[in-house]
Amino acid sequence: MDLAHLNDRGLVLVGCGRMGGALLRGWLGRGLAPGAVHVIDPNAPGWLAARGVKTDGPMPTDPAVLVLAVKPQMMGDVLPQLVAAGQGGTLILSVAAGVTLGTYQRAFPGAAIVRAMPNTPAAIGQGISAIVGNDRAGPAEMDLAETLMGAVGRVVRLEDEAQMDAVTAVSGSGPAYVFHLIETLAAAGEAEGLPAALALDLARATVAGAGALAVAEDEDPARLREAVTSPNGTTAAGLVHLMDAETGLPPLIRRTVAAAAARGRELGA
Ligand SMILES: NC(=O)C1=CN([C@@H]2O[C@H](COP(=O)(O)OP(=O)(O)OC[C@H]3O[C@@H](n4cnc5c(N)ncnc54)[C@H](O)[C@@H]3O)[C@@H](O)[C@H]2O)C=CC1
Ligand SMILES: O=C(O)[C@@H]1CCC=N1
Repeated sequence: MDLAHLNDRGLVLVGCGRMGGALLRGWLGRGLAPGAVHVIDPNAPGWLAARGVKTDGPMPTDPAVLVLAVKPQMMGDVLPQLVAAGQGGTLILSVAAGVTLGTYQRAFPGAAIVRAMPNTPAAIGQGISAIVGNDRAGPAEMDLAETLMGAVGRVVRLEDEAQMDAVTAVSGSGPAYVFHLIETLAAAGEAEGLPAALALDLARATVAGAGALAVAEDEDPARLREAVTSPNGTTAAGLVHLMDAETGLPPLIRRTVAAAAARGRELGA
């Protein structure tokens, strides 16, 4: 959906790093005028000014949306400086891990607030974001948040904010786990005698192809795994190790996701 309807009141983006930048590129591609965007970031990237995005001058006091995309640890410093922009009918939209709706409500009493958890495939329009709002975020505000996050990929809505730390641990952090799978698969190929560049090429293309197949087939991934696995063949020999209930991927991923979710809860405390 087009975002040109935001151009009158405009959008303020606080933090234009990897995630804020990916979102902004998506929004500009959906009709948000560069001149309607005000970015607050001490390290604002050079492309903003080149595109006509405002990076200095007075901040709009009544923007349509105030987007928070700084690190969670920065939020305590940043929020008090933004209170003036979060009055009236401004939608507060945060992508920060951990920081709760309650924290934002204390900074912006009475405001509609939506937490979103995107992931870095947003940079190529293939992210997935989960969103959850406070009780002031009605259907119009949730739809606007969904439209904004939908500019960089799919959007799912959560029933309960308590799910957000698990979402963060699965899909927010998840791309890092997948990139590490590529790294380790390539390293294992090298250990079996392949040249490094070939091993990396094979690992990267395999993860990309398998991911695309998992989406295209829309089938239980266990069936897709079984389709690779010939009885007494090579895959079966490998999966004995990968699927070991004590030493394989299941307990490792369980620990990984649990630790990430626990860190999300710590950041929000
Ligand atoms: N990178 C990721 O995979 C994901 C990140 N997030 C969330 O997005 C938020 C931003 O993360 P990244 O973009 O990865 O970090 P980043 O470090 O790339 O970007 C943060 C930006 O904030 C700016 N900044 C620092 N202090 C500031 C201040 N006082 N006022 C305004 N801007 C300030 C920095 O200059 C930087 O450009 C975090 O809260 C993170 O939890 C959410 C989902 C995924
Ligand atoms: O590592 C982090 O805290 C952020 C949130 C999800 C992905 N990156």
